[in-house]
Amino acid sequence: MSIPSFVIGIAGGTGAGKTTVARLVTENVGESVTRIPLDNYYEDLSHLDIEEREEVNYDHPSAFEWELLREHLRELLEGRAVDMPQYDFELHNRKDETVRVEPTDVIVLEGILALYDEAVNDMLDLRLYVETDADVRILRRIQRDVIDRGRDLEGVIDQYLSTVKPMHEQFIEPSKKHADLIIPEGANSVAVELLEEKIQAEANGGETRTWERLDAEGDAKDVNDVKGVAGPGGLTDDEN
Ligand SMILES: Nc1ncnc2c1ncn2[C@@H]1O[C@H](COP(=O)(O)OP(=O)(O)O)[C@@H](O)[C@H]1O
Ligand SMILES: O=c1ccn([C@@H]2O[C@H](COP(=O)(O)O)[C@@H](O)[C@H]2O)c(=O)[nH]1
Repeated sequence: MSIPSFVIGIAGGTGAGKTTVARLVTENVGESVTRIPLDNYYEDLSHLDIEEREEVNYDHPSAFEWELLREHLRELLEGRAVDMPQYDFELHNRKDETVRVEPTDVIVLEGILALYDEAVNDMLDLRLYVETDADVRILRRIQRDVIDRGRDLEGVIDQYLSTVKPMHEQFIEPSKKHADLIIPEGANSVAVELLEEKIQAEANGGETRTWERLDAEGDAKDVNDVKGVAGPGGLTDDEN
């Protein structure tokens, strides 16, 4: 068991390539990385029947149980294991079982609103936003939802126009302003290689450097010492 030293958030629209990036940057790191899909923190909707659950807006921040996510991140950061909920996309609900997650050197939180919540953002050492054109994303989503998530084409299109697209514009896209780095086109090989190197270094004990995150005025915010990566304008290295 270890105290996590580097927490990464990967946000972006549906189909942008978040899961792919999270998988690629961590697949060679072995057991020192824990991946936390934000989808596992959708609210428990067991009190609704399936028809009612089909009508829920799953792209609005209120669909997520933020307090549980914050608590789990805090627990992991303090070196304690958590029981992470699991999600069933076909039933639109939490599964009965949970998965025991042990704290590891590196934690990767990945999901449409991974950069939305202020308290969560404060726990992230590196914030990434995966940016892919909307037409590419909807094509990927149609393919995935029909093949893997048991949906029909008409349902996917209706949901996209009624909630997915407007919520993307209202909440997900604006969360990009919290990102340290923006990754174009999902599994962008240059970005993936750079991130993989960084994560491997962190997982292997990494060189400790102290970074300060700047606030909007350019003043250093009061943050804990973290092991960091330089992003555009967002971080300063006070060793320099
Ligand atoms: N750069 C890329 N080029 C081609 N296909 C990609 C790329 N990045 C992701 N994909 C594919 O797009 C689909 C959606 O990617 P995924 O990572 O699941 O997106 P998200 O987690 O953001 O919803 C997957 O089938 C994945 O293989
Ligand atoms: O029950 C559910 C829960 C979520 N969704 C959709 O999933 C995506 C988020 O997952 P990505 O892997 O990032 O695409 C979100 O846009 C929700 O609309 C769902 O359809 N049903």
